[in-house]
Amino acid sequence: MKKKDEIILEIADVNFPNKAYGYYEGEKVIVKNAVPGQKVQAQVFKKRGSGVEARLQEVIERSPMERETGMCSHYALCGGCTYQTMRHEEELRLKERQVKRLLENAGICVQSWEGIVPAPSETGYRNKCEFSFGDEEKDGDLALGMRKRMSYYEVVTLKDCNIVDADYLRIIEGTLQFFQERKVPFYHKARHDGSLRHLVVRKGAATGEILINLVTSSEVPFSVEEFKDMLLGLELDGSVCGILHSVNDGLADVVKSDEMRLLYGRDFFMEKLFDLEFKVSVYSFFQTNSAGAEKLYSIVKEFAGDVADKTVFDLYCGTGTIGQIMAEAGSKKVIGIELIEEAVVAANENAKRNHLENCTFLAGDVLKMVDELKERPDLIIVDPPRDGIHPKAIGKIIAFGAPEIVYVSCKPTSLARDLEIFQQEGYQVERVKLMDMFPRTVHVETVVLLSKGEVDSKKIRVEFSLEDMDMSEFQDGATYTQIKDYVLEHSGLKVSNLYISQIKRKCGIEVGKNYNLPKSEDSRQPMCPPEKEKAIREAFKYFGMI
Ligand SMILES: C[S@@+](CC[C@H](N)C(=O)[O-])C[C@H]1O[C@@H](n2cnc3c(N)ncnc32)[C@H](O)[C@@H]1O
Repeated sequence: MKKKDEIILEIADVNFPNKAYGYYEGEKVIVKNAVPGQKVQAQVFKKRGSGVEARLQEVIERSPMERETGMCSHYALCGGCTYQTMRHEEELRLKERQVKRLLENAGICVQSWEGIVPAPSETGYRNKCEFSFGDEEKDGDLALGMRKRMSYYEVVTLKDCNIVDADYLRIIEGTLQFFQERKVPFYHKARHDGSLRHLVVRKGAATGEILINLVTSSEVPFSVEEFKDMLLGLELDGSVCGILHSVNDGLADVVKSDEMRLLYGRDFFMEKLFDLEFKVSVYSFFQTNSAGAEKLYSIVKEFAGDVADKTVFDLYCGTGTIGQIMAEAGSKKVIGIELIEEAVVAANENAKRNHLENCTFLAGDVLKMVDELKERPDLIIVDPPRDGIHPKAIGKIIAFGAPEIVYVSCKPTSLARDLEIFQQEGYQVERVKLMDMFPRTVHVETVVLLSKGEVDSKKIRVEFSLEDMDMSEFQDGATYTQIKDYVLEHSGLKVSNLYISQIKRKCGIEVGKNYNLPKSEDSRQPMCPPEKEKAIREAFKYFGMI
């Protein structure tokens, strides 16, 4: 097999998140966006020591795992829902298998696997969508929706997306017509010109309140007042509670704002979960499937057990949802920490609104803020962002010695990496339950209950030479697995322990005296290539090792 070869193969399975694979002439080939059981034609585009990757060209035979009906009309093009064609029960089985495999491969010893909870609804479940402006096709009409698969500029205008409700589609239609009539260009990422970047729509599932945020560059060749009036004139099931215009001239393709103007109403919407009310401000995190969030938080409640009279830390708390649910369940005290200041302001307001006086939410980085906490927690709940918990923060969390920790994760790969450390440091992985928060996409939430098991030293006898080990793993910085994951995620490169130890030595980081050195003087070792060295150094920087 060589680059550009067109091959036909059967897909065996999918590793998280979207690494479908099969075998061709005995070699493993990764074909993104394929479904197990499909026979596909694919073109090889990457062939390295680490494996072969091929681009899906055509599905020759459908899979028994696929559904006959219920797909949206965009599924072949849209980069949004990778598992769009899969029957729901198969999707659930697949997600469970993926997480199980990841944890097993990381050596995580799970006492009780408790399956996967389906989302209350497979469709129309999103309460937030970030739509992109772009080209329908190269130099084609202005489009507004999701990016096409494997494409940087081309966007599929959503007409019948089935994970949002009809109001989102009406807002897309009205917005697109408004800008097409005025011939307003989208912001071109490579040329750094043009205006329209994103349209963010959030809608409270329980309240029907809609918050709309238009993100443009500072080039604004249209009247924002007219835009606002157009939105207010749309016939919607919900009601628009706020319209914002944000300006972002940054190079990164992310929704953020250098400057934000309120065009109408307010800069937040209200949502209800159980019988609690939440104010969600424009840039605050809130679970994007409200009905699913209730299911997710029910698992957290179940794993937390009886919290009466317990002090609970809610780390990475967003607008304070989990902490307030714990407070309502009778916790003596709840302390939440969250990086985004406006989310913390909302969390404290939410607690007041819900008459919960024993909650305090603090703004700052968990890594630093935990040093300030004087209380001893009986229970710690962590719900970190996709990259997981910073390794140094894990050390500090463990140092509290809480008998139980509930870990809520939106990315199984970072979860597996972090659990390795909790397990090494004496926590047992008691219970694992999955929640299918985002049907039809590759994503899945995992809730884990960790408990502080007592390690009986008499039962453990390990023989090893300290000189053959890299003990720095157990001191500061990150483990080899964490560095490998980081490098793979941020540069797409696979690096070996050997390369990492070589760069550690170059950077003057302690490595076991003989660790990964050649066993004799005349034996040769491969040397880390410059691009991998650069990527490894970046990981060292991220983990604060250099
Ligand atoms: C997955 S969300 C969970 C939020 C909340 N628990 C919920 O269920 O709505 C992760 C949150 O962590 C916050 N965050 C990210 N990095 C952080 C850090 N280093 N310290 C504190 N919070 C952080 C994000 O802003 C986000 O609100």
